Amino acid sequence: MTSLCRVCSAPAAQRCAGCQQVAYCGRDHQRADWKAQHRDQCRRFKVVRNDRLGRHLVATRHIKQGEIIYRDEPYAVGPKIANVPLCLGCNRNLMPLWQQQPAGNRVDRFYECTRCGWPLCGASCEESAQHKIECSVLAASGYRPNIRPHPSNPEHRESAYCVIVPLRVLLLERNAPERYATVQGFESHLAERLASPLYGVLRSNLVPFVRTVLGLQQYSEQTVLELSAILDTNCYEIRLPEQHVKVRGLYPLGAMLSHDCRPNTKHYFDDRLYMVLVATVDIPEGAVIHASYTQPLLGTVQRRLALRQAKCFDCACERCTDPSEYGTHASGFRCPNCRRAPSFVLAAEPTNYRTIWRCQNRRCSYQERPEQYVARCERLQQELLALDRTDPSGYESFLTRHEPSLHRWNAYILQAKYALTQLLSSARATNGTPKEAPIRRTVELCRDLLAVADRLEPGYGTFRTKLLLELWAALGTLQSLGVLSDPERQERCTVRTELERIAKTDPTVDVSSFGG
Ligand SMILES: C[S@@+](CC[C@H](N)C(=O)[O-])C[C@H]1O[C@@H](n2cnc3c(N)ncnc32)[C@H](O)[C@@H]1O
Repeated sequence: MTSLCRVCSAPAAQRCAGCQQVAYCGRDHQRADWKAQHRDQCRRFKVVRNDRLGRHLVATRHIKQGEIIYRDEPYAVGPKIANVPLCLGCNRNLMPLWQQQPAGNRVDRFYECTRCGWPLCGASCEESAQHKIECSVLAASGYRPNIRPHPSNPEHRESAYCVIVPLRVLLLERNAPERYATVQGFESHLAERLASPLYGVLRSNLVPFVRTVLGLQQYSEQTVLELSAILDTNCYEIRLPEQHVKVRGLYPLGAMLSHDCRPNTKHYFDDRLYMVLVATVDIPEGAVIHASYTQPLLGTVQRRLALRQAKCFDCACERCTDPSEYGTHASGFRCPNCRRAPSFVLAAEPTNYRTIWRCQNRRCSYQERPEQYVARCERLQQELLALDRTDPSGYESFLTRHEPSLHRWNAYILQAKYALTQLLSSARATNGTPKEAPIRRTVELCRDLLAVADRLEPGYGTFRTKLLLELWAALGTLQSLGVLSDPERQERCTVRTELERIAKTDPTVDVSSFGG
């Protein structure tokens, strides 16, 4: 079929080289359209649909590692279903701000909006665009939330916040009807979610809150619950620890992004809370562009259960279908019968929750039933959770106890190793003159974990970047102690070069400390 020029509808022989999605009769019309609109619309991807993923993004041209794929403006940002007290104007958690006040000046309430009474961080946030829209509805309801500081429990969550993001989306119907209509088309998995206890609670709390307390009778119970389910299926967590922000956001392109346990993108949130999607590896034309909705350091059973529970699907990606998970054996353990020639026990059918776990040595008959495997995982999980999170020695003894019977890259071993790098790094920051041995241990752990990250989240992935930063800092400390060897100096240069490359399109990587 002949393409038509997007500007004058004449036959068009020339396509936009960026997205290959629009055609022009010549350079003049292409230039004019670029200035008028295409600059903002030119995309490296398109939204398509298939039976396995539903709607998802596919690259319409080769996308280079580190390239920004899109910046997505949020449709709504705000608290989770239950949230610690936060400012409805700027999204910042209020407890840290409250604690920053001198003890004698602290009152037992947060600043409250003079119109609606909901807590804010100060008078200026009453005028924030985000809060102004909802404020009149909240004020007119006459409902005043009783949200106070909990000094003895700063993590105390308030369930009154469950109404805020749904309200912000419902108000789009008045203020941005095309956005509201788009949200109505998002995946919800409502039927499945309705069977969960959470939706029972939302039916008896959120629905009357919206319809009766806020007086928004035009929205039926079904509409409110569907909206909640849309939010649960599509929202991203926005974490900006330095600004004390931990909220959720609904993004129109984010809502089209599929999951893969070995993602080819990462995202961060800019200062306007736009979601910026970055390619962590080269993505060839025609390939699916995906993110990870879960954690890399979980075994297949735990990742798949988390995805089923939170996002209502059974992942069948390459990592999930590969019993060895790209050779990491993250879900496996050593066969107790094969002591002389070690062999691993892996899932016979990794995407079947009821799979048998079998020794890979054909001459060995060892196997475990799914419930035995789950019990084994639960014991390890409980043991990890019980460790003192300030004491590296507990994690070291966990590793000594379990590494021989698991695998050095088993998920629980990896979690302990990563926790250990974090502990050793904070100890380095607080304990005066650093000692060489724990720093060398950090370097060793980072190298080991980086080899895992190369397989599970390769390229410029978030986990790998954190490890590179950790390794860079640890090697820097060895340098300041005067004990850095020549190969380590070379390694530090390589790490620095890679981090500088990553930082070009990822402002969350702080290269300001890269002087030395
Ligand atoms: C953020 S939405 C993505 C867009 C969605 N596919 C749609 O058509 O609206 C998340 C939902 O997409 C589906 N999905 C995403 N990744 C998937 C995957 N790897 N396998 C199966 N379903 C997936 C699931 O239904 C999930 O709850």
